[in-house]
Amino acid sequence: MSFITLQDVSYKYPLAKTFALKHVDLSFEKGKFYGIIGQNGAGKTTLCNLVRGLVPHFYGGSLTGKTIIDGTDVKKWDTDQLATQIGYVFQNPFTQISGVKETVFEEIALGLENLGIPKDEMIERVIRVCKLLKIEDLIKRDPNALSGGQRQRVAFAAIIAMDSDTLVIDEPTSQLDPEGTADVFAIIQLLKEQGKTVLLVEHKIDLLAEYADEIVVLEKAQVAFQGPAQEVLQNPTLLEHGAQIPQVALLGSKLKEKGIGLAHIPITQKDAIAAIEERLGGES
Ligand SMILES: Nc1ncnc2c1ncn2[C@@H]1O[C@H](COP(=O)(O)OP(=O)(O)OP(=O)(O)O)[C@@H](O)[C@H]1O
Repeated sequence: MSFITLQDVSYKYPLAKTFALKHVDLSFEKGKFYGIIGQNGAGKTTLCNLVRGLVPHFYGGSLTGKTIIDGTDVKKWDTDQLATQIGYVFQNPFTQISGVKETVFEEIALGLENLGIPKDEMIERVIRVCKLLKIEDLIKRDPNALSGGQRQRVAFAAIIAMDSDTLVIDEPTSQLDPEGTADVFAIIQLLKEQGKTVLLVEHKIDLLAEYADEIVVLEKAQVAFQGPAQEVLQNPTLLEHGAQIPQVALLGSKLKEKGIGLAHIPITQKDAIAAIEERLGGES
């Protein structure tokens, strides 16, 4: 059943001449992992802002159409209340860190304090997420003196500690090295296994292909493609719409063009190896 539904949604930021979202119809189901992709300025962050209630409550602007979150129109949601339902990891961790707390522990506990979580439970939750995100060694550090990658992990920890059912995550790996990126995807997979709904904006298409159930492609404020990851990410015409496809899918469609196609176009490395082995096995 759809948890978040957008029906003919159009949105313009205040004073903007062009739409940031235009006639968007989308539906997000509980427990699924959605990858949101598209070229710069396509509207991905705006979509996240809408689902988190920052559009229209914080940004203002003109919003038309219907955005229903858990049965209630976004215009009627109180943003604090929505924040407990939907956790938001921002694109820029410098925006997310409050700047008012002196230790990482306090920074992660801040949201829990606001929720009125009892102290013992709060301490237990903070320690648990610090272990999960491998930031125990940062717990006493000043969050304002951390590197971009460290701040990103702290921002992530603060949101996971809130234990919301839905997480909206905007390019969480942009400040991270490959090891940190792999850690973040492992955490997102864990959240998915816990039944959380995840909306992830991410440019690292090969990783999205491995983890996402569904893909939404935005182009110039509109939805260009949407559907199961396997279906959407094997489509080479995505490239003409400013989105990427996985390297192995590109290889698969080139082989198909040359008449030496695989049984299906793979989107992950594992899938590609299996399809190539099957093809070679069939020839011998
Ligand atoms: N606060 C704002 N005020 C006015 N216009 C904005 C604001 N934020 C974004 N926009 C405009 O809205 C459109 C969509 O921007 P958005 O940030 O949602 O795109 P995006 O797909 O997330 O891009 P990127 O990949 O670069 O982060 C762009 O034309 C952008 O210039």
